[in-house]
Amino acid sequence: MPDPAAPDTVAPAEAPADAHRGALLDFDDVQLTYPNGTIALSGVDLMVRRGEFVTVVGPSGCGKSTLLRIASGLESATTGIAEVRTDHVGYVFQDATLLPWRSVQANVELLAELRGHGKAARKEAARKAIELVSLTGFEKHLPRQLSGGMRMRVSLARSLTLDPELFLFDEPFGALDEITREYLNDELLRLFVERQFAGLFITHSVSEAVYLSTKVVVMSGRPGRIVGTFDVPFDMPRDPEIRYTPEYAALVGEVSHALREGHTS
Ligand SMILES: Nc1ncnc2c1ncn2[C@@H]1O[C@H](COP(=O)(O)OP(=O)(O)OP(=O)(O)O)[C@@H](O)[C@H]1O
Repeated sequence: MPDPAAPDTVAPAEAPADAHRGALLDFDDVQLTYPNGTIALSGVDLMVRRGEFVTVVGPSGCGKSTLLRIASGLESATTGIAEVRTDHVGYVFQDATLLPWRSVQANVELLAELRGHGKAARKEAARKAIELVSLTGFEKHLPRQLSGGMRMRVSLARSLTLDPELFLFDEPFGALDEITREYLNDELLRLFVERQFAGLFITHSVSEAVYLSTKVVVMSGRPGRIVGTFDVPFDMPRDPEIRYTPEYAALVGEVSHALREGHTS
């Protein structure tokens, strides 16, 4: 029987097991050394849950792509634990990597085709994905007949056919002009709000990071380690006008400051 006179015990805010609950990507003290001796990452702890959109910013060569390569299974951590708790992983890279001889429809069907999905099922999945990225009507076009932004939307649609629970983005909009990039940021946010996947996004743009994310992670120069984590308090779906508010500018300033500090430390 508890002693009513005893002081209340203070429960820890979050028990360790709970802290990791729902994480689709869970990195614990991850370090990666390439075979030539380059230490790309050091002591990285990172978690992404369903419904979280985490963006990583950091100086060139700090190991951001390496982080995604581990998440996608292309590399293994040298030490530490890198867990991905879903088989439904989508990737979008800076280059749309479309097959030039295939139509939009055939490019979007490619991943489902490689997975052995039946013709009717992949046609329907492609139709839905093409609609989601607003490319209905362009199904018969070849990649060379599309703009850079449209090609990137085809690449997004191709990943969407597998209904990813964890979505990895390696600077997908880095090569696009500002207006197209902002437009695609809004498209991506719309998808995120609708699908509630776990997102891990890499960019060099602090403003893009703050606009897209529920959390921004700042990495130091190589070997990359996490030097700052910022929760983004703005509501989803995000109002594009938010970019012009003092709160947004203040957060962009804080993240930029951490980036500069991490670069020089
Ligand atoms: N296969 C490899 N073998 C050896 N070193 C590599 C390999 N891939 C990357 N590196 C090195 O590891 C470090 C991290 O590379 P990574 O591509 O992850 O950085 P990044 O932050 O994505 O760079 P950027 O922002 O310029 O794209 C760099 O110094 C890079 O030269």
